[in-house]
Amino acid sequence: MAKTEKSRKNAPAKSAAPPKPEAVGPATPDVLDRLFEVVESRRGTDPAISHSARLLARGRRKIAQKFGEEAVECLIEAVAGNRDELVSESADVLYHLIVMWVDAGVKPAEVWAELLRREGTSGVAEKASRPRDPLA
Ligand SMILES: N=c1c2ncn([C@@H]3O[C@H](COP(=O)(O)OP(=O)(O)OP(=O)(O)O)[C@@H](O)[C@H]3O)c2ncn1[C@@H]1O[C@H](COP(=O)(O)O)[C@@H](O)[C@H]1O
Repeated sequence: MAKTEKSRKNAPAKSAAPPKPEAVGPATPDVLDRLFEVVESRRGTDPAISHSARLLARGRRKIAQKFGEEAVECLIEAVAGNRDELVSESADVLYHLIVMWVDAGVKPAEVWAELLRREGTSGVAEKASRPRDPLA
């Protein structure tokens, strides 16, 4: 969401009936699991009252486009040194990544398992361990 637009925390409440209050827990990685559950629960619901439903209904290409847009907005804020905006855009990127997971049928636990598998292995060592491409 570009800096010129209101950040989500200032976004006006949706005009339709307020969504049911989601469980609010501690701001830990669990927040991503909870967010996934909420976004997944929005699939097929009324796009007029759920942004996730609207995005999922618009399909994979649009979901990917929005993820890309948010990622670019994130890097723009990082390069500009706008720390607060980077925090906000990072949340947008994570939200749109989770919408992409829901669309693709990826579960958060699969991503957490991959990150755990990588723990303790330096990126330098990982890259050096790849089989050499004889044609490279
Ligand atoms: N974390 C978010 C979140 N981050 C960003 N956004 C929305 O993403 C939209 C980004 O605005 P853009 O104009 O870039 O996107 P757009 O409207 O698709 O733009 P166009 O291309 O259509 O012009 C805004 O409406 C933001 O409010 C989010 N919407 C929802 N969530 C979470 O998802 C939950 C479910 O939301 P609903 O599906 O709306 O009930 C919420 O409780 C939140 O926890």
